[in-house]
Amino acid sequence: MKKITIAIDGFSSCGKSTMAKDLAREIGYIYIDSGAMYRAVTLYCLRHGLFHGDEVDTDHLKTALPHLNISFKLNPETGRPQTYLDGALVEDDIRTLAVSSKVSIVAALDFVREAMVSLQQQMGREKGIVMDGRDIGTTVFPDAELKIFVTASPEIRARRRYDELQAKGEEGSYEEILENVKERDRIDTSRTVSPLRKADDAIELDNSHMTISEQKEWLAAQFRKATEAE
Ligand SMILES: Nc1ncnc2c1ncn2[C@@H]1O[C@H](COP(=O)(O)OP(=O)(O)O)[C@@H](O)[C@H]1O
Ligand SMILES: Nc1ccn([C@@H]2O[C@H](COP(=O)(O)OP(=O)(O)O)[C@@H](O)[C@H]2O)c(=O)n1
Repeated sequence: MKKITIAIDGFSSCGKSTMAKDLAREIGYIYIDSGAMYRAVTLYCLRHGLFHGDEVDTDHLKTALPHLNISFKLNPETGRPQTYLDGALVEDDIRTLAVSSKVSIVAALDFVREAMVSLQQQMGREKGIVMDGRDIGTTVFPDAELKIFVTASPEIRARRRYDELQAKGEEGSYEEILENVKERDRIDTSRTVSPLRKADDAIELDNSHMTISEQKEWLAAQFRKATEAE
């Protein structure tokens, strides 16, 4: 069967990567978490003291960015992809609230977006890819055959992320996480370069009241429809 490109965009913490990963594994496609790439750049900035409040030392970052090596490798035990920064596993380090609270600032920088989008397009040039993020259907793969835009209420999203961080033993109150979810949505939708928005041809899914397995079924059905149409 001819392989297609699948773009899954939407607001923070609504379940995009959960559904994207499951689908990719089931249909044998590559899964790329584009948010992990912006998170890895943010981790680099934090580790190298490039933040002054909410300002980033862009001169330093511009020089460093071409030399940063962001890659994904499958965890042999779980079969799930994990993020590496300059050869070191950073999957847990990029998911902390410290990174979440700065990532949207870094992701709004035009030169950072340019570099990440170019890497993402290279990763998807053979098709057979599921990528999730904010601008995949609008900027990275505007010709994707299947585009999904996911939403859920901020309170529900914050609850999901809170439960996830608690299970990992991470810091962070529900209120802090809700604040972060809302603030990232605000920055992501209002930035100048590739703001978060639904592509005109994307199918919208509000999964506020859906279980993980219901949304998985829903996405599998959308995939069947899209490939039948090919
Ligand atoms: N429909 C759902 N119901 C409840 N929890 C969900 C649902 N979808 C995803 N989750 C959980 O919510 C959290 C955020 O999901 P994730 O896929 O990381 O979101 P995103 O990629 O949109 O940021 C995860 O802990 C995930 O297990
Ligand atoms: N394609 C993308 C993906 C993420 N991002 C940025 O990276 C941040 C983290 O993305 P993410 O997908 O890991 O966010 P979560 O919703 O998983 O918390 C987002 O809040 C955006 O600021 C982006 O700008 N463009």
